[in-house]
Amino acid sequence: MAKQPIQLIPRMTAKGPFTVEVPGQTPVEGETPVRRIPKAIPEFITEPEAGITTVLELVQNAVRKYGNAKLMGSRKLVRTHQDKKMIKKVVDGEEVEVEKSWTFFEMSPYEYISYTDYETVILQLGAGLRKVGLEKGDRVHIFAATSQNWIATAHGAASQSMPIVTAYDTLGEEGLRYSMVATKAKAIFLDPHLLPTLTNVLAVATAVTTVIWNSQHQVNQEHVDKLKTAYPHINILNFDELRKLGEENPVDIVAPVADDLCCIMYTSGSTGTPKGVPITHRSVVAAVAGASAIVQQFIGPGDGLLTYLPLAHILEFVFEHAAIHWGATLGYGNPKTLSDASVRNCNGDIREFKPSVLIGVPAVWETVKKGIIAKVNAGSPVVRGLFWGALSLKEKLMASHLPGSGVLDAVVFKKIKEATGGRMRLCLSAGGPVSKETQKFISMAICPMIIGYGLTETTAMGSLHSPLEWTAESIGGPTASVEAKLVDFPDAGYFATNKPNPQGEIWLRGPTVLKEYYENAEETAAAITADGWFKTGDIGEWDKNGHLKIIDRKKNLVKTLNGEYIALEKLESIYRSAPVVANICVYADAQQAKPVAIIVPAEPAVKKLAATLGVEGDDLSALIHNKTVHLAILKELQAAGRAGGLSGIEIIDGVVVVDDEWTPQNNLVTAAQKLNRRGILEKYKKDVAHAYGTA
Ligand SMILES: Nc1ncnc2c1ncn2[C@@H]1O[C@H](COP(=O)(O)OP(=O)(O)OP(=O)(O)O)[C@@H](O)[C@H]1O
Repeated sequence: MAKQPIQLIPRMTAKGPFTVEVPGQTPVEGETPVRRIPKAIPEFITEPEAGITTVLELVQNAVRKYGNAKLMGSRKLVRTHQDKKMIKKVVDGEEVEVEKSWTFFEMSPYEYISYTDYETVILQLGAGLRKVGLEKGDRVHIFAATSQNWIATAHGAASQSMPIVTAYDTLGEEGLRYSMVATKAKAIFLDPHLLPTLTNVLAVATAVTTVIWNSQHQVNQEHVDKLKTAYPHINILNFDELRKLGEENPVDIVAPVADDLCCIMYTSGSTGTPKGVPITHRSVVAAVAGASAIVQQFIGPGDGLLTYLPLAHILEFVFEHAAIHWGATLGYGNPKTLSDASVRNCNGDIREFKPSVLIGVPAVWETVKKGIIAKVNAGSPVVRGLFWGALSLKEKLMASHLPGSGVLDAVVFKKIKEATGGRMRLCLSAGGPVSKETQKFISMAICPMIIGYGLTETTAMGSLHSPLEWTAESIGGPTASVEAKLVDFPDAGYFATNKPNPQGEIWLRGPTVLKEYYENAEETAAAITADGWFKTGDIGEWDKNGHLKIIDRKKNLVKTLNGEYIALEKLESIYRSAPVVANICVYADAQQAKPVAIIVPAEPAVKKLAATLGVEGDDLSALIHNKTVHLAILKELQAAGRAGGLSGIEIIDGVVVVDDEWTPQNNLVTAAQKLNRRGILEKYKKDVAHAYGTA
């Protein structure tokens, strides 16, 4: 398929409606008619290309088509640099000096592997797994950060019909134990620094016979020895040794079929204990097919896709498979080394790899946006004026379909585009709600940002914008392998009959949708209907273009004191636009009339705010404890809420400004950067009571 250029100007050029009612339906009370995109009528598109029914076939088809082209590249760690500095911190109201150290990474340039050589590697890995005693159907656990060896291990396993089980590398011992015992994995591939976490778990995960550590990283030999001593019967080797074993002991491929299990993946756990989702080969290829029908015409050989989100999350897993199918080049990066800020003597991954397509979860885009704003604001008043003037002019030109935005791109936005490598053509935000302002900002300043929506249970399918249908008002139409309807949620007043737009819980059905949870009959019964509909728990609306729009999640609707519902995620996406916010969790106590916000502050914005208030000092921790600054932060948030159209009961009553960052490591966000609401609330319980004035 010839690659179409993407219009670099974000704008809806295609004419809606983009979805249609599936013909021949009998109306059901309390539900909207079922809708699909026209391409999915009369049949869903289930194969990305005729004959591709499994992940292995997808990879081998790409190898035949793209042969010696670069498939993927990685960087090696050359050395780390440590910087130490004394900083002031307020602990229990007292100012103390503490030592803080920063680590900077020095990375090598990217080294690439071709499609053809990759196939050789994965077949050898598959043979290696056979040599260490695994058979068709045996499960291979993957407990590691995203890397080339992660996906190669998954494909090696697929070449012998062995399903993988994924676990986030940020998972602690308890989470790992749970998934390893439940799935009875026989082998585990992991990053070497996680060996100590594994060692204790092996006492109960007794099915494990082989441990493979990722040789892209340094190992601590003591960790290996400890494991060997504790479990002499377990075979421990590294990725390279496994590949070599396979090279020396080749075996035939044992090809999986479409309905075989490809993977057991756990939901990210933002709303409770993660649930296991069995994903078949059919679902993965149908997901690639569904997304390809919308965006493949724009992405292909020559495109570079930076890959750094966790592969244990369905979004990244499907995205990487799609990229392989499209003949693109994957550049593996790490959240720690993406930007130039945390590396030494080299470029960050973005500027080194120069991606043309970038996918991120909303938290990533917020950081990118705030980084750009901080840089612009640090410039002279002329630079600032030019930037903001150009941004609003570009929006106006686009809205009225007038030419001229190309000049603005060439003159004003060039530097910003260069900071992302200068090749960017398309951004995708998915995995959670991104604010309209951020979507527009990135779309104007860098390149069009489209939105994807999906869940682990639906193999990341749900909806996806075509770049031709760009808008900041919706999340696009269903992809070509899924259909959607909205079902009444009377408690909160969402009805299919609502005017002007029908509203309700989004239900999805199609070949990418799970049939059942892994060994969890109760959750299965609650979430999946007899005729195959999956109840997403997300509240949506059909807009006039036939696009979906997410209004909230059922689990994040809170009924407050006066009986009205507050939609936490909607509020967060609006308050997040306040410059002082780096991250935010809105909390609404059912015993109170209004919500409060807990925020991680954006340092440059807080400093700027303090300066305008005449508050002296350079230490963030001291500034956020200053009463004047605190009050100004609250006011800024309330103003953002009003500007975003929130009603009186949605305007926050208080704010908790915290000192810590929220990371998957401290368990305040999940590995997919979603808020762990319970964890956050537990940690800041006292401060929240204070913000409500009930302490
Ligand atoms: N573009 C989007 N806009 C708004 N919300 C989105 C978008 N994409 C995904 N989501 C949210 O993410 C959810 C799916 O997330 P995922 O499958 O990663 O599990 P989780 O919800 O994080 O985990 P758990 O179910 O364990 O809490 C969707 O139900 C939806 O609420």
